[in-house]
Amino acid sequence: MSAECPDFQTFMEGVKKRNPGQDEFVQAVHEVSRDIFDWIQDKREYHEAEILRRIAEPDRIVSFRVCWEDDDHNIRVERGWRVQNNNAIGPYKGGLRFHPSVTESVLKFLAFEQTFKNSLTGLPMGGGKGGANFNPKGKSDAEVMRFCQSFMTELYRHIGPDVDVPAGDIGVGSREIGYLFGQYKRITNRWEGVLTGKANEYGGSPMRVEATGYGAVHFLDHMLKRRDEEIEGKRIVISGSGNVALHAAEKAIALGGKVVSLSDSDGVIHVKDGIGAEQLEWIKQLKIEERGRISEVADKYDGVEFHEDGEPWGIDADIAMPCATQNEIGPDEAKTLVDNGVMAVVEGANMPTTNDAVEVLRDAKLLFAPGKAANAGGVAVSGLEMSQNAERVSWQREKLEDMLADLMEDIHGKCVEHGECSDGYIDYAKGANIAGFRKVADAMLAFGVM
Ligand SMILES: NC(=O)C1=CN([C@@H]2O[C@H](COP(=O)(O)OP(=O)(O)OC[C@H]3O[C@@H](n4cnc5c(N)ncnc54)[C@H](OP(=O)(O)O)[C@@H]3O)[C@@H](O)[C@H]2O)C=CC1
Ligand SMILES: O=C(O)CCC(=O)C(=O)O
Repeated sequence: MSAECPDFQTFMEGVKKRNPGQDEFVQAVHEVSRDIFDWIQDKREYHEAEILRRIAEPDRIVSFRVCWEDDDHNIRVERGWRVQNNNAIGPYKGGLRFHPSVTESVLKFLAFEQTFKNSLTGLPMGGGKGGANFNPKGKSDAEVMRFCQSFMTELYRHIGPDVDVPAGDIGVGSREIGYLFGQYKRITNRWEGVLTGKANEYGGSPMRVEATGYGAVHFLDHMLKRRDEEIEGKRIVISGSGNVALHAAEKAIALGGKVVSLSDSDGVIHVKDGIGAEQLEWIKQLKIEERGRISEVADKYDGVEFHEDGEPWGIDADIAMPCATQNEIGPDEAKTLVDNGVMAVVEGANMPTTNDAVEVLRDAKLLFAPGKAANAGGVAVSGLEMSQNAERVSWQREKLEDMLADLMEDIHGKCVEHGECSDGYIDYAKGANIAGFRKVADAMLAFGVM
């Protein structure tokens, strides 16, 4: 029995020592643990069972070679991974990321975060994440297909509808999920709900595409309503122009918000009067179907400025929604947001705000919605896709839209319950960490030491 409760610094030194060079993973563990440490001070059972230390050690990591042939018949070699972090409350669940910046550290941080996020949804899903350092950008459909088939030829033996259910993330959309699912089906000769984010024609769920972005805006709506505010008329800066960013923009515009920016890795567009609904449709076509660049919006429309290599955080706004990737907002960007009078930061992406930047926002008492709560709508609808596949049914869009809205309200409520401070400020990050941790930890206690 290790009844001695180490202090937070000692715990983090151990995490750093065991994970050398894995900065993103250490950052994510730090963010969760600082809240959990305070909360479990008087909860001896969690210390004795070393629960936090165990959740911060993935159940397993599979790493594998992925070979594929490009259109010029060159053999390419990439590295793929699946990180199965924790399956205490359900099969491992979480997306696949294809991006040159993918490393084991990035996937470990994402799988760790996913464990708490999935717990917050209230659905029976454990946490996992995977991907490869493959860059789909600029590749032909045939090249992407060959890569996906090669990737699944190894991954298939580690996943299954009751084992581990991957989905999309950066660089993995419906095209990639189609190739991956087709290869799984071919190898195993089984049609089963082993991936989510499938197209509606072959077992996908209505609303999955929209769920992450829409869900984040639902969360924002609840935060604002607690302060007698509303989305209508608010200027919103959004980063990214992928699945999450575009659907967050769509929902925000539908609720009367004024979305004044979108971005990609080339730069940012600034639309002073706000992006119109029709304009957004054109942008969705450009980004999702044609795989174009955000700069092309400025070529097409008057009143749209493009700033190469720019970021949206200096643009005048009431609300900021980072929806691209991790560590987009550091302390300087956070100070800019505070100085500009931004009232809320809602993370559509995973860990887009550094720990130091979160401190700046907390100190200024801004509303801050952490990704594990605000972007949980995506994985929640994935959970509903798993249920539909298991039952061999397909639910109507309206039903799923209502279920998503209810799930986001519930997640918001859990954050408030565990995050309310003595002065009335809601520390949503703390609330999400405690609520997400508790369910996983109690399940682990029930299983004994393993
Ligand atoms: N899809 C989902 O359902 C969910 C996604 N998330 C998170 O949301 C975020 C966005 O994911 P999603 O929209 O699906 O991904 P997409 O691949 O659809 O879009 C990603 C967007 O972010 C930009 N981007 C990616 N990496 C970088 C980078 N290093 N620097 C600058 N811009 C970058 C891309 O620009 P470019 O095209 O130039 O690379 C693109 O505009 C990620 O953090 C993801 O983990 C969270 C929950 C669920
Ligand atoms: O839908 C899923 O399973 C994955 C979603 C995801 O990757 C995420 O929530 O970050």
